[in-house]
Amino acid sequence: MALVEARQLTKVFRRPDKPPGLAGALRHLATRRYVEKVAVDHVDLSIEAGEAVAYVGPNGAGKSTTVKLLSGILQPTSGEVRIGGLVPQDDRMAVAHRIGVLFGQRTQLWWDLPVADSLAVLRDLYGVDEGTYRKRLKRFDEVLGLDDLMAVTGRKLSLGQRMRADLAAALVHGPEVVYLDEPTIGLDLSVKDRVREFFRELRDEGTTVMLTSHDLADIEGFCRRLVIIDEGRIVFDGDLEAVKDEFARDRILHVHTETRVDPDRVRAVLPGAVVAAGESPLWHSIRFDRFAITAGQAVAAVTGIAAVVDFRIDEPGIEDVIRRVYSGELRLAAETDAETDSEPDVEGSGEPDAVVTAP
Ligand SMILES: Nc1ncnc2c1ncn2[C@@H]1O[C@H](COP(=O)(O)OP(=O)(O)OP(=O)(O)O)[C@@H](O)[C@H]1O
Repeated sequence: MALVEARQLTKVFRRPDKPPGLAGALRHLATRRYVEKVAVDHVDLSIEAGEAVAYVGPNGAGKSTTVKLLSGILQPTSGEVRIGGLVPQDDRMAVAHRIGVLFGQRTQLWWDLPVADSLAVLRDLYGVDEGTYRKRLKRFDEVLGLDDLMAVTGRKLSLGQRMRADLAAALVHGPEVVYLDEPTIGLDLSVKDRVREFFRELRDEGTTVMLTSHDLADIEGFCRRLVIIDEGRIVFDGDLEAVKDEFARDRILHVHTETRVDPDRVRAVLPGAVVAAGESPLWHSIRFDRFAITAGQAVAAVTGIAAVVDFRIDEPGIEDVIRRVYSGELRLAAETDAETDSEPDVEGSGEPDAVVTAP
């Protein structure tokens, strides 16, 4: 069994449908109407020990709600979660020792206590021995510059300082599973780099990490697996590099030549490339499939036609793929099949095959 297991996990929020104003409030008292929001919709998710998983989706997709369900903060409407075989909603204390949660938008530090006291309370709550605690604090200080913050009360921390202290609070008990929900929001670039390095160390030590972020730089180079949620449903679950290879194949060479270049001559030597005018008559942009044409071949092709003054190459990014999934341009193969094919998939193993297709 995987370390983190969600089966058909569903959360429906119900909120009062109150017309505005006093009259509306009175009418609501009489009629009591509610609107329902399915925030997480029959999510199946298995995370093996030691995996680093990126969990991304547009605003309101259901990411934070999933994290709250997986950590036992919220009760599911239906479906279930197991962490190491335990149900977090039922075995709160046992599971709390095994997981760490960081919400970038919310603090778990005590507002009126200095950071040192907040961390000490957590140390005692989790029963961390003094030697281990000191070692962890030293490490947090090395990566997060924690010492400077220890005497500052929660309410006086800037956003970036608060995030660093909150990270320490989430990890003080050495959890084996860590959920990081927007962990670099509001951090300046140098702190972001340090925090990302820290995450890589955690992963390399075997900690299981689920990372939610709108900043895809948090994800690239850190998570091998990408899960995309949209409107509460998982629309993609697979290997991040494989997605890039499949759907972010193009590179663009922007090239500045000494004399004008006839685009047809470039097309003739680079079959399949798309040649367009650049920012000035002496600049061209050449889009090519990086698996069919190497960057060297593309540059050499232009050099054979005119002297090259300058060039740069734009690499494909996961941003572009994710943007296309969000916009509906790319969809899960399984979804497409379901719409066009009513036959059950008799051979299907039930495992997501990590395929996205253009509709
Ligand atoms: N306590 C709540 N009561 C009612 N609706 C809620 C509650 N919490 C979340 N929702 C709704 O559930 C949906 C999913 O919210 P959630 O916070 O999980 O999204 P998210 O993917 O984390 O979004 P973001 O990227 O903006 O943080 C949203 O429509 C949100 O308004």
